[in-house]
This record gives sequence, C-alpha cells and structure tokens, in this order.
Amino acid sequence: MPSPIVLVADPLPAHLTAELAADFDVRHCTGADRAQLLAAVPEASALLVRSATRVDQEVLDAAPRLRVVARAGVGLDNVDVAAAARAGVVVANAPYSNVVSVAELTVGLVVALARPVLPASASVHAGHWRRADFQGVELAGNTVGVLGLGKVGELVAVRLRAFDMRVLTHDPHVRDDALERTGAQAVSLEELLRQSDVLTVHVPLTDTTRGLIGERELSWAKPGLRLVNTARGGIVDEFALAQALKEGRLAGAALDVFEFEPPLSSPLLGLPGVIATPHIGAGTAQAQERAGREAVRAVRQVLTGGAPDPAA
Ligand SMILES: NC(=O)c1ccc[n+]([C@@H]2O[C@H](COP(=O)([O-])OP(=O)(O)OC[C@H]3O[C@@H](n4cnc5c(N)ncnc54)[C@H](O)[C@@H]3O)[C@@H](O)[C@H]2O)c1
Ligand SMILES: O=C(O)CC[C@@H](O)C(=O)O
Repeated sequence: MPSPIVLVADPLPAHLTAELAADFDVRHCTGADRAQLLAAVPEASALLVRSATRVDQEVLDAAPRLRVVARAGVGLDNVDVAAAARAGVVVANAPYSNVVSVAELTVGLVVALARPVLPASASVHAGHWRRADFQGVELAGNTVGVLGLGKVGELVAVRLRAFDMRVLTHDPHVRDDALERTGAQAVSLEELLRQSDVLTVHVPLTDTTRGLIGERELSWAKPGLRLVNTARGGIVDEFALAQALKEGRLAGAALDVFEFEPPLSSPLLGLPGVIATPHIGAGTAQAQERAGREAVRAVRQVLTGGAPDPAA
C-alpha cells in the first residue's frame, strides 16, 4: 500500500520533515501560490502549515483524502476550524510552543518604544553622536495594559512587573489564578486605554476581536500611549492607529503583525515612531523546533490511528 502523503505547505525545520519522510510520502509546496496549493492538496492525507497558508473551505473541498491539518504554531485564524470539523478533518496546533518567544519579543518592543534604540543605532552608524536626540522614558512606575491575559499575555505581564510596572488587564474570560500570578488588576477596555502608558495586545483574531482597537477605543487612550501588537493584524485598526500617531495622541507603536502580510499598503509603514517587524514573534530556533515537533507528532498520531491531541 502506498504511504500516505504529507504535504508541507509552509517552512518547517528540515530535520523534522526528514523524520516524517521515513514513514510517509512527504511532499513540499512551501512558497507555492494558491493555485499550486490547490493542485497539490487532492492527494494529501495530512497538511502541515504555519501562519501563511490559508486552509479554508476551498482547500478542504479540494482535499477529499485529508485527515489532519497540523498548525506549527498557536493562532488558528488561517484555518477554517469549523469547516474542517464538518469534513471530519482533525485540526491540531502547538499551543505552548512559542509563547515564551512571543513574550520576549513583546518585552523587547516595549523597551524599544520607551528608549529609541533603533533610531539611535541608525544615527551612530551614520556617523553621528547626538546623545540629546534620543531621550526616552523609564518603564518603572508606568502602567502597562495587557489586552488578553492568556498564555502570552500572562508571560508578558510577569516580565513587565519585574520592570516595576503596574499591570492592568482587560479579558472577559480572565481567571483569578492568572490575576494572582501576574498581580494584574482587571479593568474595562475603556479604563485599560485611559490608564495605560503602554498597551500590549494578546488576544486571538476572531470575529469578535477584529477591529477591537479602533477609532473609538484610541480616542480613550491616555495621551502619549505606546502600543504593541504581537498578536494579529486586524485586531488593531491600522488606519485609526496611523491617524492617532499622526495627530500625536499616541507616542509610538510596535507591530509584529499586520492585517495584510507583507503590509505593502499599510498606512503605518514609514510613519515616525513606528517599529515594524515581519511576524517574527515565533522566530527563534527553540520555538520553531517545538512548534514543528508538535505539528509533526500530530500528523503521525492521526495517520497511524492514535488519539490526536485536540487543537487548543
Ligand atoms: N507574533 C507571533 O508570531 C505570534 C506567535 C504566537 C501567538 N501569536 C498570537 O497571540 C495570540 C494569543 O496567544 P495566546 O497563546 O496567549 O492565546 P490564549 O488563548 O492563551 O490567550 C488569549 C486570551 O485572549 C482573551 N480574549 C479573547 N477575546 C478577548 C477580548 N475580546 N478582549 C480581551 N481578551 C480577550 C482570552 O480570554 C484569552 O485569555 C494568538 O491567538 C496568536 O494570534 C502571535
Ligand atoms: O508561522 C509562524 O511562525 C507564526 C506563528 C504565530 O503567529 C502563531 O500564531 O503561532
């Protein structure tokens, strides 16, 4: 009997896909366009993705043999989980694989907004020595608002408490034990914006969180707010954010994620005070290894008939 086909649609560590190739027919279509994906998927029993490949009804319809979609990462907004369930396809993600990496990048961005490290470095490289141009603010004593006190939000809160920041949170499903571990105080979304010097976004992108931080919410912002988003584009309205930055109501923003990636037409690109990174929250060797390993394990479990770990 021929080996089941495992289609690798986004880049994963090569040694992990090589391990799978010992037992399955592993085929790669990383960097493929939509038409190439649709052409490759009909034979596949398993599909391995990260955040770039959109697995929607059209892909599922084109894949009658598909038994598992394994997402090497946390967010499942690129997978139509309900459609997969209807088609009897297991969806598995790697919920703890990269949360430390995302939290560490977030803290780095919070620091980089408070102390203008990036423009100062560019200035020195350009041959200048302008110490007075790069005054920042201390984080100690500032208030950070953590929007979404889940796995990443909690790690960020604990790390920023160590900077002597006061931590507020807004999360409709917040658990008491998370509040205890972080020392965060739960407030409404409006109070979060009114009181925070730094707002950091850690909610998933869903129908209810799309546009959660828009014009109205930014009108509540404490003057000089600095905003960090390492969760998903689409949660923060990029046009409303750009307007608030241009009007000087916000002091800066750091974004690892954009509504459209790459964000070629984002109003935020080129704005002073904006730090932009190319969705690298999970971009560490350790996170990639863990996420890839969990995804590969899910594929193996489903294709060999073991009980799969459910997506979280
Ligand atoms: N930049 C990256 O590379 C990267 C990597 C990993 C995860 N992420 C993103 O980070 C997100 C968060 O990850 P996580 O592991 O902390 O998820 P999580 O599920 O553990 O936590 C999400 C939290 O958001 C809360 N929430 C949901 N709706 C809310 C709302 N309307 N207002 C306030 N809070 C709300 C939930 O109650 C939960 O506590 C992921 O969904 C993913 O999109 C990005
Ligand atoms: O594909 C990636 O590495 C990004 C993953 C990240 O956004 C996640 O949700 O886990």
